[in-house]
Amino acid sequence: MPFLELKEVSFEYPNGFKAVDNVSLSFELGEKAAIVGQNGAGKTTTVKLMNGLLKPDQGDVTVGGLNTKDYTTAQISRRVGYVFQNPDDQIFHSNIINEIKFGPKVLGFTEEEAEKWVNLAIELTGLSDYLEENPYNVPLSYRKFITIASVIAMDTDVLIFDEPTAGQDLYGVERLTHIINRLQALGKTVIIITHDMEFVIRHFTRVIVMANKKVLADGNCRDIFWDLNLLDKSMLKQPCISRVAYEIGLKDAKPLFEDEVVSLLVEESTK
Ligand SMILES: Nc1ncnc2c1ncn2[C@@H]1O[C@H](COP(=O)(O)OP(=O)(O)OP(=O)(O)O)[C@@H](O)[C@H]1O
Repeated sequence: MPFLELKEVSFEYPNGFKAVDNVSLSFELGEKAAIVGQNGAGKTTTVKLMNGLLKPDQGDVTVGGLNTKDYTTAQISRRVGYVFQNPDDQIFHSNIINEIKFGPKVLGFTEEEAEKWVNLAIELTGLSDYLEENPYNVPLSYRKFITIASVIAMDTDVLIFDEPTAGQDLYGVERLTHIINRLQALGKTVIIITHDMEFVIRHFTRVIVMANKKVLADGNCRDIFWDLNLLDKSMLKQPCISRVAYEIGLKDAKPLFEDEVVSLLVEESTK
């Protein structure tokens, strides 16, 4: 049985708008996946269903064997942590350290456990020099790391990051990559929602494509970014280098990176 499972899940907002229609997905512990798709495809609604912030109207969501319908959002969020797209929707303390310590405190961690996870969260997010600052005195890109740290400190089995690379410079993106890989190495499941296809291609193998409230594809990055029909339907772009490869007839190897195209060209020239 997968650790996190959505089985034929549908959800309608109170105004009657259906945002998720018959979605089935499953995730094992220790895997990472990226959810991509156009604005309004239903990505954020889907992940809010995963951590119990929303409950399905149809179908079931189970986390570690618990059906989210039978538990409170607080109970489910002990297992699935969600980092909001906009950090300002999440932060409510007047200094950074209290924001990070809040989760373990509410969850009733022992002092030792709390210290372990808070310290790891600070180390991974690089916030040690700013702990006494008011979160609103640091730039938005740092505030995103504050919200990531708050969720890391809760030691959940699953961590979901909504648009984590938005507003980050190269250094921030590298830090984020390190965080995701470290969390995965700790046996956690990491799911991101992103519009940053370069980031997906470089760091994820499993990609889930959503469009118009549904999952259109769930598979290998290389296959997905070479399925032109799927990309068209979901209004996603093929990476620039793949488009060049396509135009010059190097599509069979499905290249996604510059060095792959260079190798293919060298191979061609020596034939
Ligand atoms: N509280 C709400 N009430 C009514 N409709 C909503 C609500 N929240 C979201 N929606 C609608 O549900 C649809 C799916 O929204 P959702 O945020 O899940 O999409 P998304 O794929 O995450 O988009 P984005 O990439 O823009 O964040 C959108 O059309 C949105 O306007």
